Amino acid sequence: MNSDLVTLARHSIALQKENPEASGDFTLLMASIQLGCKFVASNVRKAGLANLTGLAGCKNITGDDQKKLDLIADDVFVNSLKSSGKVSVLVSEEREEAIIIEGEQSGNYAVVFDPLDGSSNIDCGVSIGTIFGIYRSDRPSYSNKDVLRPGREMVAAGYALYGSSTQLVVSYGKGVHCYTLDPSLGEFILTQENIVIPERATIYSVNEGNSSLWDKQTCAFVLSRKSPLKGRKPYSLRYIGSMVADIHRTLLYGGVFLYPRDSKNPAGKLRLLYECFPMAFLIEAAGGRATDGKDNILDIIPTSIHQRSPICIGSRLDVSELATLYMEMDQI
Ligand SMILES: O=P(O)(O)OC[C@H]1O[C@](O)(COP(=O)(O)O)[C@@H](O)[C@@H]1O
Ligand SMILES: [Mg+2]
Ligand SMILES: [Mg+2]
Repeated sequence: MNSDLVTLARHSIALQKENPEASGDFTLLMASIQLGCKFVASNVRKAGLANLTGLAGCKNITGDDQKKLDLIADDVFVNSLKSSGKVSVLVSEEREEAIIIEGEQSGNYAVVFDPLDGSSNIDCGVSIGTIFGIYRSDRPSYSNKDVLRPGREMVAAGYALYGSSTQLVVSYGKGVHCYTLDPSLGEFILTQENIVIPERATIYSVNEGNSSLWDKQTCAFVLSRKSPLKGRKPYSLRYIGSMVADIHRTLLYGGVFLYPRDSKNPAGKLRLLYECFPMAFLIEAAGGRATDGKDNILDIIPTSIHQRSPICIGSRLDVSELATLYMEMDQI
């Protein structure tokens, strides 16, 4: 056994020592996120046994069929975050309106989250996850405005991956760290510190079944990965269909993940606040890049909490090549 076990709590406290204003509130907030992830991980593990697979029989605000586990995960995170006493605004993929917490239970943070990402993979046991982003919100009156801010203003972001092990990947602004749940201890233990994404890698990840609906820039980009200029290796296609799992692979192995706009989804499919922003925050902190084709994802100012955005995210050089195509081909 590793004799120097560093838990997530110990690690985040050590990193905050550099910040003289740290009060311990953030550590308590992270404890409530960890608790939510452990609870959801345990439900995911027994989903087939405890009749937790399948549809709940309703749709969420963006029109997706809600699964039983979507609703359980949403409930778990809302309760855990509320009872931390550190949050004033909560935005969940599964709720039409933001939850505003005032009075004694309220705190100085706003949290946006996708309680269960990759729901279409639940019933076949493929990796799924949770995504979250955290803003500070020290205003006297709390409202949606606390989260309608660029992703760059987040103070931390991360995701949990419920795969062959449960991993929590977090950035507190500088660096990206991975913690793995030790089921015997019930603790997230630091397993990778300061992850750096390769600046290029020969993997592309996209739902290519939509290619007949793509714009010319995306078509040209994907073709250039599959049939590169002489002397360069063709890229491999990897697509799981759970953003968390596809981004986790991209973070560790490099390459590029795209969910472009298409003629069916002109604004893209993935949600800006609780899917694109947290992932862009992490990938940038690891040295990568994220764009909607025109702007850096983290610079977009959202106007509504469930807003969608196209996204191309991953290795810096690969993403830059798509951004260049958008610039050049828009002028043709
Ligand atoms: O099935 P598609 O259209 O390829 O979409 C896959 C994408 O949709 C999502 O499943 C959407 O997330 P939710 O399950 O949270 O709605 C992403 O995780 C994934 O990247
Ligand atoms: Mg999702
Ligand atoms: Mg979801």
